[in-house]
Amino acid sequence: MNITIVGTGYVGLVSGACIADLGNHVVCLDIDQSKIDLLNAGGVPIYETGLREVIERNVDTGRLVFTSDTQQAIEHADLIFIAVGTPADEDGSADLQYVLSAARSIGRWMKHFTVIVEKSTVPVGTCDKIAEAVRAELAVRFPNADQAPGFTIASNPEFLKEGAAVEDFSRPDRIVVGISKDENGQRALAMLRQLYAPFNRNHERTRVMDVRSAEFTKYAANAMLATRISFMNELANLADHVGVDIELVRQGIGSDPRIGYSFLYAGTGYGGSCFPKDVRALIRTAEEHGRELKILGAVENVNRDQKRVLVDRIFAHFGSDLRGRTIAVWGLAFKPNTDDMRDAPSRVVVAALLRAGARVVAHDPVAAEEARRVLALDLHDVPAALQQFDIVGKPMDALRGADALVIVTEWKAYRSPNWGALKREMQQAIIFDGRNLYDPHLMQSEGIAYHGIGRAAAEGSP
Ligand SMILES: NC(=O)c1ccc[n+]([C@@H]2O[C@H](COP(=O)([O-])OP(=O)(O)OC[C@H]3O[C@@H](n4cnc5c(N)ncnc54)[C@H](O)[C@@H]3O)[C@@H](O)[C@H]2O)c1
Ligand SMILES: O=c1ccn([C@@H]2O[C@H](COP(=O)(O)OP(=O)(O)O[C@H]3O[C@H](CO)[C@@H](O)[C@H](O)[C@H]3O)[C@@H](O)[C@H]2O)c(=O)[nH]1
Repeated sequence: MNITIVGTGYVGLVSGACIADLGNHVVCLDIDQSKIDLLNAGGVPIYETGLREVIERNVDTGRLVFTSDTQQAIEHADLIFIAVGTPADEDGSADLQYVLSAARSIGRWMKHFTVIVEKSTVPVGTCDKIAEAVRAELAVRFPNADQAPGFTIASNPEFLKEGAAVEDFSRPDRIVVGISKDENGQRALAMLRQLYAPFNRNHERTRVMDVRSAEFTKYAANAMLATRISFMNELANLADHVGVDIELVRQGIGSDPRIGYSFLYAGTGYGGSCFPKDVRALIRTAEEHGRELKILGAVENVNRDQKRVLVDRIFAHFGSDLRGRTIAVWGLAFKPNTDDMRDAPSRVVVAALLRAGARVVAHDPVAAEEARRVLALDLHDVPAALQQFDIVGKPMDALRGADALVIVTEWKAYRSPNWGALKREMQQAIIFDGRNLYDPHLMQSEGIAYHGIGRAAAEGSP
């Protein structure tokens, strides 16, 4: 099939590469010329496990090309996926400017019947707005509407996780397709079924529904996962006061198949490009309809406070004036196996430590460059603080002379450090563990003061 993906970011690039890998001819379109140049020079703009290999083998066969030529990209395709960003607007609603601009481009250049597949996460009703935008452009080109090429819009939200994006896209647990019941809709459904057939060999994973329900399903999924995390974080904070180890509680409830083990890890709060903005956008959708989503309001508030929990503990230990202190930070990306710093909890933690006068020496396996960029923006009002911020190439190098180690992202490289070396490097062996990476009993036997999230009952003091 001839396919164009509009937007070559985390979703667009992964989708494009994986769809080409199924044997289709894919054009990845982006308005960011530097991104396209980098891809055409053999580079990969994001860090994502296994992505480079998929891109390389499909570029080599000529099935995957990258361009900023909108006309060429739109004319190429029978199926056009929209995978541009939908960041939060000032009021929390999803900013649809990129989606609607992509829609207008499609209307401006499409030549024959086209299926427009909306993959970006968008509020209920957006596919109708896309249709209006396409129709408006077609009306300019074809004053006689009968001569305009036909089109239909399918909602096909994406559920991949960063860090496991290639795997998630290639082995989806469900493929949600929202489609209209009319003839064009059914034609589009047949094309999407053909496209995704390789993913359905073992059993049918496609859930077909109406467009609005599909749009909503994406928000419901992210809101549910975010709720589980905030729920556990709230319980973890209580656990510290009542002598309970939240990790034992997680295992105790997770064994109930109605609950399950996933997404119950207490920590420094959820971040990334999706949960924060999608929870906010759903709250906003409700407000626009005169409704209040009380649970999600609480989910968001708990998460905002949770990002401060490590900082509050550090202040409780050292006082809120950290001048003269050196704090090591392991992990800056919002989660392991990605270089994405969007809404990363580390931004709150590092900025607060620097504002309190600390010297911060951080390590991250892949996000260092991006972290430097975003923290410079976050701390634009106190540029002097940035002079106290270093990012080093090895985890152990961050510990030299440190008064404390703070763990914000649970990269594998931090799982089992050499404890002897850690104690030798640090001024004081104190760990504030925002991801509950270590066994508090082991920390006790190693003589390391340890503060996890909701693990006070297991912590003791060395
Ligand atoms: N990142 C994820 O893990 C993930 C997972 C599932 C769904 N989503 C959703 O998918 C969408 C895309 O997210 P992302 O993280 O890939 O975004 P991103 O910011 O990484 O990439 C978006 C790309 O679209 C390009 N773009 C913007 N307007 C364009 C236009 N008119 N024509 C061509 N290109 C254009 C931008 O230059 C950018 O490269 C969002 O709605 C997001 O909520 C993201
Ligand atoms: O038990 C947990 C699980 C996750 N997190 C945090 O939650 C955030 C999001 O993690 P994750 O969901 O793994 O990453 P994303 O790449 O943001 O993926 C989410 O957002 C995507 C974009 O919408 C969806 O496609 C995915 O299905 C959904 O998992 C991260 O900060 C994690 O540290 C926790 O704190 N505790």
